[in-house]
Amino acid sequence: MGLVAQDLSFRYPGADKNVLRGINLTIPPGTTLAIVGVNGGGKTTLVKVLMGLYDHQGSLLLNGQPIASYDPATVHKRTSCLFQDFSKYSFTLRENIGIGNVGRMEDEAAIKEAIERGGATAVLDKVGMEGRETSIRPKSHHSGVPEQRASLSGGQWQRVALGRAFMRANEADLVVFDEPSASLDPRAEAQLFERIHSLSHQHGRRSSTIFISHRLSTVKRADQIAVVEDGTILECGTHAELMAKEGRYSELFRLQKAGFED
Ligand SMILES: Nc1ncnc2c1ncn2[C@@H]1O[C@H](COP(=O)(O)OP(=O)(O)OP(=O)(O)O)[C@@H](O)[C@H]1O
Repeated sequence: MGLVAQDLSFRYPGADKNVLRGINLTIPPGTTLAIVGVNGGGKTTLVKVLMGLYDHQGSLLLNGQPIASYDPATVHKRTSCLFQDFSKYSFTLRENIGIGNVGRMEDEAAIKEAIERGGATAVLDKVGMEGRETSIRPKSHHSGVPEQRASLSGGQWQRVALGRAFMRANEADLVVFDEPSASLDPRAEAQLFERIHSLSHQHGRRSSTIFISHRLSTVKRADQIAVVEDGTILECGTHAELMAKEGRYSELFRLQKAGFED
């Protein structure tokens, strides 16, 4: 899916100023865009606007057509996303993954593939496809024992949520990940970004991928990197272009790198 935003702005209902201002962005089909920047700069809001989840001012074209001309259900069907505040459903593992593409809930092979791509194979081994350890256990009628949170760790839940996003990623034209590796260990993070990059670069695929990350080592390979600050795009380009520019991105990149070298 190709996206073109021109002079896009957005204000949350009841807010006294715009959260996004003068956003200009072109995301050609089959490319990856990484969004980086300080907390509260507007990254999550921007991807939600680009996905058509919020009404906006300015122009937003999907495949050359104004987003408003599409049936919202069609846009929803053609996108797959994982946000920071993903849900931990009180379902089995099969359902937690399959809900990403309800039409394929019974497709064992598709669910297993999504589990693998989300890096949740160890979760499958632990709880099984029908395992309810992923769920919030109901209150015991007899003992009155309070509800118990399941035995999965934060990183394991994140892998389940990633699997859910991958359930539809093959069919989606736009895939969005908002800080997808926040709870992952370094090896899982590297594997995930390998998969994210290959989503848009598979032979013949025209899907676009947008991801938000605070770890700049994970964004180096993106086709474009946008630095979002105070509701605007401060800089946009490839890693090499932004490093050569010696602006905010290169400053942040060097800061993170120095942190590892100390
Ligand atoms: N639902 C909302 N209603 C009102 N204001 C909001 C809402 N969600 C976010 N904001 C405000 O919009 C601004 C941008 O938030 P956003 O979550 O887009 O930033 P971000 O760059 O993704 O931050 P982070 O890196 O911390 O995830 C912040 O000032 C935030 O307080």
